Amino acid sequence: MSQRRFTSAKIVILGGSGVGKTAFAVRYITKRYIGDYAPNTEMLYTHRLVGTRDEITLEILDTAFVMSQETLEKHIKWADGLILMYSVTSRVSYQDACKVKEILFHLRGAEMPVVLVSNKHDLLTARAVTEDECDNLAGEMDCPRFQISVAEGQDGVNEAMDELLVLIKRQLVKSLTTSPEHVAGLEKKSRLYNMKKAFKKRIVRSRSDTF
Ligand SMILES: Nc1nc2c(ncn2[C@@H]2O[C@H](COP(=O)(O)OP(=O)(O)OP(=O)(O)O)[C@@H](O)[C@H]2O)c(=O)[nH]1
Repeated sequence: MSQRRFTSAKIVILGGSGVGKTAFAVRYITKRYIGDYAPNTEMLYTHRLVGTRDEITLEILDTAFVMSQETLEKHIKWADGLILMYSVTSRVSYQDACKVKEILFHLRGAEMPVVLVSNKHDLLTARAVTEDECDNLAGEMDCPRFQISVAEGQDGVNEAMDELLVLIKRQLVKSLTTSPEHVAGLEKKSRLYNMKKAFKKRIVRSRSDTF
């Protein structure tokens, strides 16, 4: 995200097999839930968010579950932010999310904007992952977590994406304010300020010398 204003963001949706990655992306973009999606396919969507003042172009990559380690790492490096998803009905998918967390830390450290999404909460009778486990994983990644049902509603999907966009924007501001150009600019400004101050002092002193 090499930009000075928040005008675009690259988002990757990662998670185990059948957790609802495609359903999530399609629901967010079209506000619809179809229920039947082509399994294990990778798809890049472009979506424009038009606000009252700004327009943000989102590139949303819905990943396939089966991919090489190399591809996974490429996706993580490409992303400005990640939706890490598992299904509350699948223990394996929770373990997959834990594995992705390790790779994520290794490649991008703790700075990467991430939200953890636990999906399929309409199927709680078949629950295989506890709420504590969800909290633990989110705590380890120091990221917000959402327990949603893509099938049942739009709100959880929107809230997770909105939160991710807030984190991405925060990261952009942080990287701009700590960039070498910004720091050099601040130093230049403060040098100028000190010079001005010294100059003013000298004028005042020379005036008081006269009278
Ligand atoms: N009950 C329920 N089913 C869901 C929910 N979200 C997705 N599904 C279903 O789960 C199945 C898999 O959904 P997908 O969106 O294809 O999952 P995916 O993670 O993209 O799958 P792969 O890319 O093949 O790994 C589909 O039959 C969806 O209809 C949900 O919130 N509740």
